[in-house]
Amino acid sequence: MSDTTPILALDHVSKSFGRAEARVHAARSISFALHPGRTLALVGESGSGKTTAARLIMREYRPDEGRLLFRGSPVEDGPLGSLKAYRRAVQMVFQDPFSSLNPVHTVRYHLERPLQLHQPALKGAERRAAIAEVLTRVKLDPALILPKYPHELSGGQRQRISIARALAVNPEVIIADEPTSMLDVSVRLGILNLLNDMKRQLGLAVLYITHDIATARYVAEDIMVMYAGQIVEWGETESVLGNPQHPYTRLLLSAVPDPDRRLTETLFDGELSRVDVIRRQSAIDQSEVREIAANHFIRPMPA
Ligand SMILES: Nc1ncnc2c1ncn2[C@@H]1O[C@H](COP(=O)(O)OP(=O)(O)OP(=O)(O)O)[C@@H](O)[C@H]1O
Repeated sequence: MSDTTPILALDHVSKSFGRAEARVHAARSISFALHPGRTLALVGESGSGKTTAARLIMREYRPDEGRLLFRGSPVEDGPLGSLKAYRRAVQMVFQDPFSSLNPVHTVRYHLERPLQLHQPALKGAERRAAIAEVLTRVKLDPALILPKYPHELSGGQRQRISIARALAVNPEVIIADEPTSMLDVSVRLGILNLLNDMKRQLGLAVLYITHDIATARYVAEDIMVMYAGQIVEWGETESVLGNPQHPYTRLLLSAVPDPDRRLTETLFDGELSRVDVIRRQSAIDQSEVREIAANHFIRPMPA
């Protein structure tokens, strides 16, 4: 793991939904930290609590227990201005680029809006220059793309716009929740490469949420495995995947037919379609998973 100061950290955060017997513990005392210039992959099967973790970070949910720390200080405790700074610094890229863009607005509107909100001092010409720069970063031609509506774009272009929108306000942290799972296999690698470039060029801290160990390995220096609301294993990606300690991690890896195959091969022959991922997960014997989780210790997280 990195020894730089974390930008953002969850400190023993818990969140549950429902009451009594219907209570679901979506996050149980989870702790992790995001560092500049590094991607942390959060991997787990459907329902393990990954999106809940993202929503806690985006402050859509308040933790029942635990703290969200931004540059070492609790987010809730700061003055209003620091909350505004947090909202600018932490941006999200969603799974479905179509529903995250408003169909009645052009690309220009989608990129101008966050700048008007977060950088109101920018004059018209400066704003236009900032938008052109961010579109160039995501490898789209500003003149061609700005007047278009979401339905006039391909899935890959829409996801590039979502990334450009997140980048427009100069964020420090990107939360990417399954950003390629709804895209055609032929454009997934381009989006993953873009995330990698942004991380390196802009020193972003990235939380990459996925079902899929192969893409996690491609983008993330560090990995955490989540099961039933708990983080059961974490560490540097190569060491965790090369020598998984927790039985649940081993089970997840065993559900990938050949984890050593090159990512580009699996992406381009369509092996990583969402349907396949779900089929592989359902091939894991859930009663075995539950027994393993009940009978094995949960690895402690770093302080
Ligand atoms: N708003 C909510 N109200 C009630 N239960 C919820 C809510 N959000 C999540 N849950 C429950 O919490 C658990 C974790 O859900 P979460 O969406 O975080 O999982 P996930 O790992 O992101 O799954 P997926 O990959 O399918 O999106 C699930 O059992 C889910 O049903």
